[in-house]
Amino acid sequence: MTTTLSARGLRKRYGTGDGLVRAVDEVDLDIAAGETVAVMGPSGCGKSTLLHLLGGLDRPSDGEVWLNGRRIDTLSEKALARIRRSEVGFVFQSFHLMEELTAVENVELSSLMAGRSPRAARRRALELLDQVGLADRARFLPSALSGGQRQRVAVARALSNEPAVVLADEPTGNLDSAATLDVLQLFERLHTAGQTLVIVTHDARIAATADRLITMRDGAFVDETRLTGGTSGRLGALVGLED
Ligand SMILES: Nc1ncnc2c1ncn2[C@@H]1O[C@H](COP(=O)(O)OP(=O)(O)OP(=O)(O)O)[C@@H](O)[C@H]1O
Repeated sequence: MTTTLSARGLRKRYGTGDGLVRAVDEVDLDIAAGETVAVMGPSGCGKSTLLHLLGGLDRPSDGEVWLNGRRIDTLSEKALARIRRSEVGFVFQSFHLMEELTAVENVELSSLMAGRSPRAARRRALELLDQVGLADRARFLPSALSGGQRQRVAVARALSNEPAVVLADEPTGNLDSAATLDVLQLFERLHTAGQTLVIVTHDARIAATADRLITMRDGAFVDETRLTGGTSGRLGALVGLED
């Protein structure tokens, strides 16, 4: 088994004294290549903070983060930015698309920044938009797309540099249930294709796509459950776990 992403003794603290918040508290984690891990837990338990630490968007107060065998939390800002661009794909609840750029321009941007030629970046972006079912919306601005379509553009963008891991922070949090199903199917397809995924979610249907469910409380892992039996069987096992 190849390990893609690891954390050792990971902690993130904010404030001091009475105002001290242990947002992530002594977390150890190993995510295998091709594994999908869902992280659930009540609001404020540290899910987003954990995701930011794992993706090098933020640095821990203590502990280590390893991506593809390389320790990343101690890298320079410049080296970390390169890792974020080329080895990690982020999907956020609020999409974070550039509103003045079309769908295809949003998807190709990180490929261009990673040094691909404009022609290769465009070809790859169009392929990815096709894969997420948006070939006919490539030249639309985000404002002309539905929430579900915007999130599919964001997923295509996250995949543009063939990242070692995709980190998704409540990817369906802003979507109605039809759009949630679209994104759910997209994550299932990514999972089947062997993409390593970490998904923070409040939605048991999304968590049911995972191989493993981690439950957090007060910055720590309080439960880890391996899910088996296909998405519908997993969903049965998860009923009642939504918070
Ligand atoms: N920049 C910050 N400064 C101070 N405290 C912070 C900061 N960022 C997060 N926190 C605190 O850390 C804790 C964990 O926050 P985090 O956003 O990771 O929780 P979460 O589980 O993702 O919540 P939600 O489900 O509501 O998004 C919270 O108590 C939050 O108030």
